[in-house]
Amino acid sequence: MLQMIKNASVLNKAGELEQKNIIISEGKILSIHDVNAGFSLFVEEGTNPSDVNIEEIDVEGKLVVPGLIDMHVHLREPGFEHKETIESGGRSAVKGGFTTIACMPNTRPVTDDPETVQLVLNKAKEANLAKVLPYAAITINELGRELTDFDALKAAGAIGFTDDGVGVQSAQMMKDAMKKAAAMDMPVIAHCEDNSLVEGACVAEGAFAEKHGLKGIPNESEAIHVGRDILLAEATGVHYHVCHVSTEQSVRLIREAKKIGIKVTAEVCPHHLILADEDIPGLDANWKMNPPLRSRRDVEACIEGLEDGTIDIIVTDHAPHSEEEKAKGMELAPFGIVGFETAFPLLYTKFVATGKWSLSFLVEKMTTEPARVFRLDTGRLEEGAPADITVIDLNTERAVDPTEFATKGRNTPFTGWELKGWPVMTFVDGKKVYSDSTLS
Ligand SMILES: NC(=O)N[C@@H](CC(=O)O)C(=O)O
Ligand SMILES: [Zn+2]
Ligand SMILES: [Zn+2]
Repeated sequence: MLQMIKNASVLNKAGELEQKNIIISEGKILSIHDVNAGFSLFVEEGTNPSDVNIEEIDVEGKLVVPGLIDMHVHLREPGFEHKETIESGGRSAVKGGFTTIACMPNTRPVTDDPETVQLVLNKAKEANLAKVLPYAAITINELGRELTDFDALKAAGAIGFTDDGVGVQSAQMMKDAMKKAAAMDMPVIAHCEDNSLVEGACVAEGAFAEKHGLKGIPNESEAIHVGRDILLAEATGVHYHVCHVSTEQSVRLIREAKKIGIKVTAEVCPHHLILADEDIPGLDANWKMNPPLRSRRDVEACIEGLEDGTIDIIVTDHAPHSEEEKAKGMELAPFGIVGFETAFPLLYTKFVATGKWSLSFLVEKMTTEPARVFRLDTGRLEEGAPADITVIDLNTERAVDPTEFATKGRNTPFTGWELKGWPVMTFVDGKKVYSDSTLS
């Protein structure tokens, strides 16, 4: 049985929209052709086109892009199923247009042994929604004391090593990890944070912290690790990837490192491209995440870094927490906000609809670029590629309503924001895993 996504608006190499029909067969893109080209392009000679069993899905007027890729997410399973499960996280991902997601190991138990990697993969297979790529921890229990068994973790299916949630405090530990990862051709992904500079702080240093008498997280707490790790990456030759860049100083260090050929890549989250600490309305923990919202100047530096290629990709850092946990207030609530279901509409509305970015720039940062950085066989709308495809309505404006989220998390600062660019249909390996119920 074939499927045809009909009248798709797809971006061509020049970044212009063209109308195409996309034929899917056995989970792969069989052909992408002009809407007027007919079936003869792919039907075997002698076959009557009307005999071909084909399901037609008309997406006239909708944008069709490669399935979005999110290389930094928290699915919370095992251990924190009250916040999210691989199933609920998967539903949220595909509703947000994501077909591949890479999940962080700060679960309970920590994903620091092959069994837990396997468990994550099994649960993902059962859920059968987005493709789930597990990261494994750098250190046992993410405690920073002892390296995990990299070989066994890689063999079990881990795609990289990270202690996300905390920074690796010891430079020697990080160097050992990088040496080992480099020898195995695996990336090290770093949450950059020097604990000695942040103890007890919950928001960024600056006007908001002062106004509310809160201890502030300084920019150097992130950038010190970025600088240290760049030097260690230079020494070891590892592919070093910086998590959720949020400061002007980090952007500067990464830019310089790239210039001299050090193998560093970086990611940024939508909230760090859109919100500054001055936007935080009050002591509401839905605005609390790590790294914190920084100054407007940092936001501008992150945007510039993304625009000039210093920052390679956009990730959500989807970090669901329960309402009870978030109700504890700014100082006591856990760090993190959900991200899957608002990421594309936020970025489309704020940067593309305003004319600051081209549509293809945004799409590349969420598809081809993550595929390039992490060497994935997806993120492209091409004949022969996996049929991971996202259909997006660029016109309908709708307010963010957390009660409608598929994620268990309601922790977002974007409630009520009027946005355009909502994903309406998502395919993973040719299987329709999400369809907007209001779609006509
Ligand atoms: N980003 C966050 O604020 N929180 C993440 C941890 C992390 O990404 O460092 C979490 O696991 O909740
Ligand atoms: Zn982190
Ligand atoms: Zn994270």
